[in-house]
Amino acid sequence: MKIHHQGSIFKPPITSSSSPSPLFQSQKTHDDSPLPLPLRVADILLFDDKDDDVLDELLMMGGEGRCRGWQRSSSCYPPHRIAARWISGLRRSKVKESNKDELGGDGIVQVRRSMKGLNEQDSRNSASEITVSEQCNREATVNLGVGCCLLHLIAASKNELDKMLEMRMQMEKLLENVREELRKKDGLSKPSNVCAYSTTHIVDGPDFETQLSPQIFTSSYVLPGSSAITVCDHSLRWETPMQEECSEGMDKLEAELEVELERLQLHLDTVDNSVKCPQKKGRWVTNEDIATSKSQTGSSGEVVAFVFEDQAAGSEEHRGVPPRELEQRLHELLESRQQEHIRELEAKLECLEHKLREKEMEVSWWKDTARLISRHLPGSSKFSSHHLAKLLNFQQSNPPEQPNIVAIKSSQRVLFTFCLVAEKIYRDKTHQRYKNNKAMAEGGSGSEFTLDSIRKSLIRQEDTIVFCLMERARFPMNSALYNQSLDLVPGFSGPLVDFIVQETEAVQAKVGVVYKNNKAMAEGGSGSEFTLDSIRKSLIRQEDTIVFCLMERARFPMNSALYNQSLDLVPGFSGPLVDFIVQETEAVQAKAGRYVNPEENPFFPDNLPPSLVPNYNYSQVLHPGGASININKAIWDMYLNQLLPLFVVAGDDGDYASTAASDLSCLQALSRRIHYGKFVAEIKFRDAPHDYEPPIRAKDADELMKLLTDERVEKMVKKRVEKKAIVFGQDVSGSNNTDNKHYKVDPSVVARLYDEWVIPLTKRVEVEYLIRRLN
Ligand SMILES: C=C(O[C@@H]1C=C(C(=O)O)C=C[C@H]1O)C(=O)O
Repeated sequence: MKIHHQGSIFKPPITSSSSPSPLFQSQKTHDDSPLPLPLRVADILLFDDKDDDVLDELLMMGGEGRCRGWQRSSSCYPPHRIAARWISGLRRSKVKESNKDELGGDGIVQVRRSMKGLNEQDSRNSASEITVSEQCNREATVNLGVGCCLLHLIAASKNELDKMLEMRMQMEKLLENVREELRKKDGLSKPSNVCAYSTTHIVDGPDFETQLSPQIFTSSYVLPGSSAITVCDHSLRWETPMQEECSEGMDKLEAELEVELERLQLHLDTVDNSVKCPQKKGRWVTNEDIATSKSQTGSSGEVVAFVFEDQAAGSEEHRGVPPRELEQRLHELLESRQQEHIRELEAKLECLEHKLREKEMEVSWWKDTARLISRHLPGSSKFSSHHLAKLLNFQQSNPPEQPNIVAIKSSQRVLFTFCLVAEKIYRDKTHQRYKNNKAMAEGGSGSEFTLDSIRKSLIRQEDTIVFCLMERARFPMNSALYNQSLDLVPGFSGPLVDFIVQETEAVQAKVGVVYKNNKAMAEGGSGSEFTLDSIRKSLIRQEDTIVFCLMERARFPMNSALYNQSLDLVPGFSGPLVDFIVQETEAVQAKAGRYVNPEENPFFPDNLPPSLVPNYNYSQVLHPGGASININKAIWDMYLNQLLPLFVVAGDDGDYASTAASDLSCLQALSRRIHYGKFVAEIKFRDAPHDYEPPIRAKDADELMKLLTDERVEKMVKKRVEKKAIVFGQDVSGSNNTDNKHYKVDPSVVARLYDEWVIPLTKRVEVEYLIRRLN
């Protein structure tokens, strides 16, 4: 058996105690004290004689450094020391024997010397009895094997003992730390900053296993200055000499930590186990972390604790989180979640509001449609209600939908219902206003069929009759108009007046009303006295017509549908109803020769039928170049869009034909007056052609405007028409009471009409006429 010197594994023994062997350098305990490796059989076998002292030293140190229970004495050597001595002796004897074989020396002496290594005292007494033989050598070899086995067992036991010693040292250190912690807690009354599910270290054979076991361990601690988590095990109390003190402290600390853990667990359950506090730095400790910190294996990475770390970087001190701070953190967490929830709800609300606005617009559209239908179709009020009810039923017949959609639909229904009510209120109010308006115009309620109301209506008709007579008085008898034998209209047998009345009534019949306005068809300028003064007299007379026409129109409410572009109320006619009435009336009047009169200008000159009556010999005073000037479009726009809203009440009474006829009277009166500017301009030009010719040639409209303007006359005109509105418009009663300040048309509106539109438009006609005067 050859023993090799395994220098590559075991370095030569140390020569100085201050210089530890590499073996000692390889391992250190936590307190930096060298922790030698367990003594191995190979180490012992490798020792030479000369290493005896070193071996002794090694064994001594091992005993002192790791096994305090072992005392060195001559009578009580440790087993491994005896084995080492014995093996060393055997080895020396073998070497001597081999030397003797080679050199021829005495083998007895060699054996004796070898036995000296085992027991020097006994070897001297028995030396003479021992016989050297081959058999003895074999026995020694067997003994050597047995000894090796024995040494191996000893070495294994030694390792186990070393481990136990190491554990004991760690536990002592742990208990020391726990005591320190308890002292700190007593002083500061702060809970631990480690909230942990407990881990269990179960001693199972030579190795420790780390497992989750809340039943046994309920507390974990982070050692100061270390990230490792060490577990305090009640089952190890027997190892500490201060077990009672430790038990009390542990119980107290454990109770406190349990309370804190329960509180934290409660909050965590309330919030969410998966939510981590974003504001505070912390980390979830897994048993992998624990295993890593303890240099142990077999971890599963399961989360066992959440450790709040101090905000201060590098802070090594881990103290308990104050309850207030813990509550604050949880409060912040809850608050952030609530704010997030509020934001979600706000977004949903905004979406709903947007949808609601859309539905409101839809409802508004339906409301307008229903209102128009209710006004313009027979039985309309029933229709609107029925139609909307049908709509509501349609809404209700929809299949069940999601709650938010149902809410929108129900709000729609509420809005529809509201629209129905609003529509009714609106109609009632309009009707009441119309009745009031009629009462104001007629001096009575009008709608009541009583003697009083009929008398009031008769009083109103007095105005019309008086005005009509005044209008008729402008013309001479004109007997031919009534002559039975003069068939003035080809194809029509009868007086001309019959033809005109029939045709006009036919137009009115088309729109369902009787033509009531007996206004003279045409004024028919006499032309006999064509002077500026006579022209101005005509203008003054026309003021009466205009004021009276406005008062007639004021009897009706606005009747907006009459002017609605999109309501094609007459089958086969595209456009507002007022257009139809005016066009048809002008056509009849054209047949009667109205527009042969140079004073008259149609609003719809296109496609007018020719005059069917013999041409009246109107004096042709106008210059042909300016005779065809027609600004009725501007007059139409001014009347409908600006003037009308100033003196009629809002509302709709459905009497569109009468209203349209009244409008036509106003429009024709205004058009006549304004286009009278042609005559005014002609006479002014004739009176002072030298003044007008230069600006006319220069087409200097501004200069012409200056020349023709007479501000004094304009002022008188405005003052006069206001007075006429006061006189004509007031209610005339039998008494002398003049307190009644109700006018059929606001006098200021009439003055404004002249100031803003009639006079300026008249002068515009004058300028345009003059511009063309020299053509
Ligand atoms: C019509 C005339 O011409 C101009 C227009 C007026 C009018 O429209 O009332 C009044 C005076 C003049 O500025 C006129 O002189 O009479």
